[in-house]
Order: sequence, then structure tokens, then C-alpha cells
Amino acid sequence: MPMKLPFFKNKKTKVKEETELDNIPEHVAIIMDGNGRWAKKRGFPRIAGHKEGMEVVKKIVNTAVNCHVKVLTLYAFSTENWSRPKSEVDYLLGLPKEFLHIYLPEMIENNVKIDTIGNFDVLPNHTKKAIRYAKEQTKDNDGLLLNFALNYGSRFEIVQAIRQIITDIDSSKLTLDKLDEHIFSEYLYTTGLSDPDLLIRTSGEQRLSNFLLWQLAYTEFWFTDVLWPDFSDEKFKEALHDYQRRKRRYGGI
Ligand SMILES: Cc1cc(N2CCCCCC2)n2ncc(-c3ccc(F)cc3)c2n1
Repeated sequence: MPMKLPFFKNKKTKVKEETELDNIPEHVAIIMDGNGRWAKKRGFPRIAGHKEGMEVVKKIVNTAVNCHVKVLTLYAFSTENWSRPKSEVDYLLGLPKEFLHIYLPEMIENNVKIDTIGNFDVLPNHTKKAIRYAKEQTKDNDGLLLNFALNYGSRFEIVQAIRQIITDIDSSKLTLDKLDEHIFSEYLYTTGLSDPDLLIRTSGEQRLSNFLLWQLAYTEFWFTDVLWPDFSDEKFKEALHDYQRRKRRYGGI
């Protein structure tokens, strides 16, 4: 008597339809590079590139909202940027106030929550005042988290984390045996945030420039020659679609 094999009900297995929203990267990080080059190509002063770049920030934020991205981290000012001419540093650190003066109402309307990572305290008072107000005005929003990396440097962030861990171990707030990757990540500016799923860098450069060195360990990188002021919602969606293609498993594991 042949062994009776189990049989499956002749039910039509539901094929999961891939949708536009499948495999959307939850956290997208962007190195917004190429602003100076954009201005130079046009015979404009460098600050014209930064100004145009600020307008693109607003466009890409709206696109990220519409594409259901959950966190958007933008590298706006690095610790290395302090070495630029004072006039350019002053202009750059005036952009947060200018951006928020124009676009904060629209950010609130779109349920965007604004936050920052980086060494905030040493920024100019006018910059801090504008950003503190925006953080307060958006603190209860639960839509896109718009996270500006301001006066951010990853190596500084990692050294600060190590210093604090040593302090906490010395004061018995932490014991060495409890220290692992998860506990370490809680000492970084990005504590509580998931690591970026997708990193976009514009202007053709293919390096990290001291950005999120710990957090990008498993992140997909997408590079484009397009200069940030020329970046568009079409290019942003191209990056998202490329990410979706990489993550598609066609029913496999
Ligand atoms: C320093 C800096 C530079 C800056 N650029 C424009 C984008 C291209 C890259 C550099 C220049 N942008 N663009 C938006 C902000 C900003 C920051 C915080 C905030 F709460 C609201 C807006 C910004 N901040």
C-alpha cells in the first residue's frame, strides 16, 4: 500500500502583487553635493549654488513625503565646512533660518517633524533659535522625520560616544559586559533612528565624507553625476526604484 502523501487543498495561492509602495526605503540619507560647482559653471558666486540647493531641499522633502519615506537625513553642514571662507560659512548657517521662514508652514501642513544631528550647541544663536522653534512647532508630527545633519562629523560622533561610554562605565552607569553594538549605537546622535536603507550622493563623488560611518554599514549606495541644485523628484524616484529593484526577491528568500 503506497504511503498516502499529504495533499494541499486546491486553493489558489494568492500571489503577492508588487506595488509601487513595496520595498520603499524607510530611511533615506542624502549627501547634497555639487552646489559650488553648479554656481561656478554658471559664473555665479558659490552662495548662489547653496541658495538653489536650499530650494531643491524643499522639493525633495515633498517628494519624500509623497513616496512614504519615513526618515530623510540631509547632510547640510559638516564639521569640515568651518574651514571654508567666513563669508560662505556665515551664508550657509543663515540658510536654516531662511528655509524655515519660508517653508515651515508647509512642513507643518505636511505633518513633517524636524530634527537635527550634530554638535548643535556651537552653532550661531540665530541658527539655533530658528531650528529650536521649528523643532517645537513640529514635535508632535508623526509624518516624515526630516533630519538635518548640522555641524556633523561621524568620527567626532564616534569619539564622543566612546568618551561618554568610558564616563558611564567609570560611574557604574554602564558595565563593560553590557556594551554591545546596540548599546553603542544609543550613544550616537542617531539614537532611536533605524540605520539608513539608502544613501544618495550627488555630483559624481563616490565617498562618504565623514558621514554616518557607523550607521551606513549595511546601507545601499546610489550615486549620480547630477549636481544637487539640478537634482529633481524624478532623480529621487529613480533612486527609490533602483533600491526597490535591488530588494525585490521575486518570491525567493
Ligand atoms: C547649513 C545648511 C545648508 C543648506 N544648504 C542647502 C542644501 C545644499 C547643501 C548645503 C547648503 N541647507 N538647506 C536647508 C537647510 C536647513 C537646515 C536646518 C533646518 F532646520 C532647515 C533647513 C540647510 N542648512
